[in-house]
Amino acid sequence: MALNRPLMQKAASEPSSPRHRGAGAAQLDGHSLGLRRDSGSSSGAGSAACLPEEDCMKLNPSLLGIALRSLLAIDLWMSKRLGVCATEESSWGSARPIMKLIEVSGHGLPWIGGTLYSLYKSDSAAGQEVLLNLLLALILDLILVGIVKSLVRRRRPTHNKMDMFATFSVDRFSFPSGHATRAAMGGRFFLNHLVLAVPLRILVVLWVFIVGLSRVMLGRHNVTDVVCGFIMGYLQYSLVEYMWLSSANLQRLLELCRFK
Ligand SMILES: CC(C)=CCC/C(C)=C/COP(=O)(O)O
Repeated sequence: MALNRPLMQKAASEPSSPRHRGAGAAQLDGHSLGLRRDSGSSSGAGSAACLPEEDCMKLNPSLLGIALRSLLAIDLWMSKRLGVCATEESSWGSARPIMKLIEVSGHGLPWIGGTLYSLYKSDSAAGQEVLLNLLLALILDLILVGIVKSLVRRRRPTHNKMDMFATFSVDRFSFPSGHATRAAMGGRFFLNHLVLAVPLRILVVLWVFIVGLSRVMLGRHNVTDVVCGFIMGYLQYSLVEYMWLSSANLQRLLELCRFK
């Protein structure tokens, strides 16, 4: 809101011109109704009277805009307060090694490495089918997160110490959290494809949430990066289920690869 003040003063300093007064009123109505700024202005005077688009937008923030700005402010405030392990000097700095261990548990390398190793060791067709689909899911996750990060380009919190191991260049951006997408997708994958006793199922769900929380506590992410990461990972699993490759199809795919 503070940013808008000079613009408001600018508008207030030009009230003598009916051109500007008229345009301002038209903008208020047009913007709040979601209309284009020049819609309905058949005369040249109408369009010439408009303030530059950016000025108009800032003068008349929509309700949605205000709500988003407030959410963002709450997000930044909460993330800063929860970033208690961001450095060794932070209030919970001594818990940083544990948080970093949790970080490793959700990193792409151990997940992909572990899946490849299990695939190599597996001797049942059913096991190989599940593991190959998990591998494809993990690759899909890296691609989708990379695309969204490079589109949104949200910077990591200022209190983050960038000491993560094995990152891609897009990982300088924070939205969404790749650990959160992987944890949510991997968690759903395990719950659906492994026969686990109830305590272990609870442990999987707990691990997903702890990975997400650790991202904020380490100062790597804002809360919204993690929440949206969870949602994205959850949906990614549905996509994986939808595109599930049966062992017969995988066999055909492997044969195709062999012919090439
Ligand atoms: C090198 C490989 C295979 C994966 C990179 C995994 C990684 C470092 C993701 C970033 O996660 P956040 O977005 O949660 O910080």
